[in-house]
Amino acid sequence: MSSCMKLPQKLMLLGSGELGKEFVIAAQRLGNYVIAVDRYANAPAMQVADCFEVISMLSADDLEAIVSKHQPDFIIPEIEAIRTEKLQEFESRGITVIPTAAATNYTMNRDRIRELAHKQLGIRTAKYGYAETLEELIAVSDEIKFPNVVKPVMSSSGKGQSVVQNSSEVEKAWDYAIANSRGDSQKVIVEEFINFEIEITLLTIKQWDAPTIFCSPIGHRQERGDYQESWQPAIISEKMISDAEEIAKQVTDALGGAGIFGVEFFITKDEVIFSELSPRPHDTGMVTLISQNLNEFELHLRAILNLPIPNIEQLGASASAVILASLSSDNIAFTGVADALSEKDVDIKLFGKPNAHPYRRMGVALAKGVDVQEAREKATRAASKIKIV
Ligand SMILES: Nc1ncnc2c1ncn2[C@@H]1O[C@H](COP(=O)(O)OP(=O)(O)OP(=O)(O)O)[C@@H](O)[C@H]1O
Ligand SMILES: NCC(=O)N[C@@H]1O[C@H](COP(=O)([O-])[O-])[C@@H](O)[C@H]1O
Ligand SMILES: [Mg+2]
Repeated sequence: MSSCMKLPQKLMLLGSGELGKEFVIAAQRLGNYVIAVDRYANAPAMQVADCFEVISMLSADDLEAIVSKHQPDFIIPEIEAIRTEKLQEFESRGITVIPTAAATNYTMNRDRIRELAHKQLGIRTAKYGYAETLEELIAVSDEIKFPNVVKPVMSSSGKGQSVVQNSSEVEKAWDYAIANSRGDSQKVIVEEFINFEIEITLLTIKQWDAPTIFCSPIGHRQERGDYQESWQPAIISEKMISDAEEIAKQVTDALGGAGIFGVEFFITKDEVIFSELSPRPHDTGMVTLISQNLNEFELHLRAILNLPIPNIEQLGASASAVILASLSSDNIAFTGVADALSEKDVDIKLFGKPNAHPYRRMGVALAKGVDVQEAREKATRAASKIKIV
């Protein structure tokens, strides 16, 4: 990748949610041209992009049509559920796919990245197995033992995921996983339940012509497999940080290319266990909108465009807390924003999603505090003041 690339570049973003929206804002600030793509109109990133397309990103024909029309310099996936084989074809035609087409293929399904990390690279993960029928799930659950976690191999934000306590719950977990699987896969992964002390995201920036660099680890808390709050810095030992960095470097080197990765780990009393990674900004990394001199979206952009990242400065104890919908509606208004913003060092981002359904993430509250505890309390308090009406 040339270090004297001209700007603007033409960027096609596949997936236009809240993470894409912040990425578009970062890209626009350096004057780039962005085509935002998603399965529905008026998605968050479309609202700030130069133009948009509504297609099925799992359709090779739909992808071909928009790529031929716009001729982007870069294709930047924002979600997993994309026809990644087609991305490989675009890459062979000279379009840069971020981080690489092969990486998007590895990370689209949980089984591929797990095989890469565990079998190929020998990295410690939770014990796991796969099933493609209920009968197989019953058998593999007995091997993994209980409690375990069942997830569709293609899903994100905890969709279709359940913690299974005993054999009587296996069938329910199968039905739930299959009903909530994205794309065309009918396969689930069963993982040993890890009783971790904390889980972290290590934002890892892989650059074209410069060494891989890391952000300070982000701690997070999840419910129903979906993130509720995150904070930075996560308090873990220097040894654990360097172990996690080493693993993140190993996996991202195997995937190649450039961009930011959100590498997820479970931290137990004495172990760092690799869970999964996003080859793109991470939802828990939204805390960097307040906690760093360069947020994860700006870092992704700089890495993609081969722009220098001279320093990443952590600005002190910070936190994020999600604002979730509680009802279904396509006529959305928020109350409590003024109240939430009345506290010092608090910020609110509302994503502008055109409709709501229970647990859909509609916004995020951000806060700084004297310590992580205070930052978390402030972010959670601010988020709780916002009501969707
Ligand atoms: N094996 C496990 N043991 C204990 N907890 C787990 C396990 N697997 C998942 N979880 C919990 O569920 C959360 C979501 O799991 P995971 O990251 O695999 O799903 P996801 O759908 O990819 O989420 P996202 O897309 O938001 O990263 C984890 O962050 C963790 O809190
Ligand atoms: N954990 C992955 C993640 O947070 N992805 C973010 O959520 C959006 C989908 O939201 P939606 O389901 O509300 O449309 C995605 O487009 C991305 O921004
Ligand atoms: Mg995850």
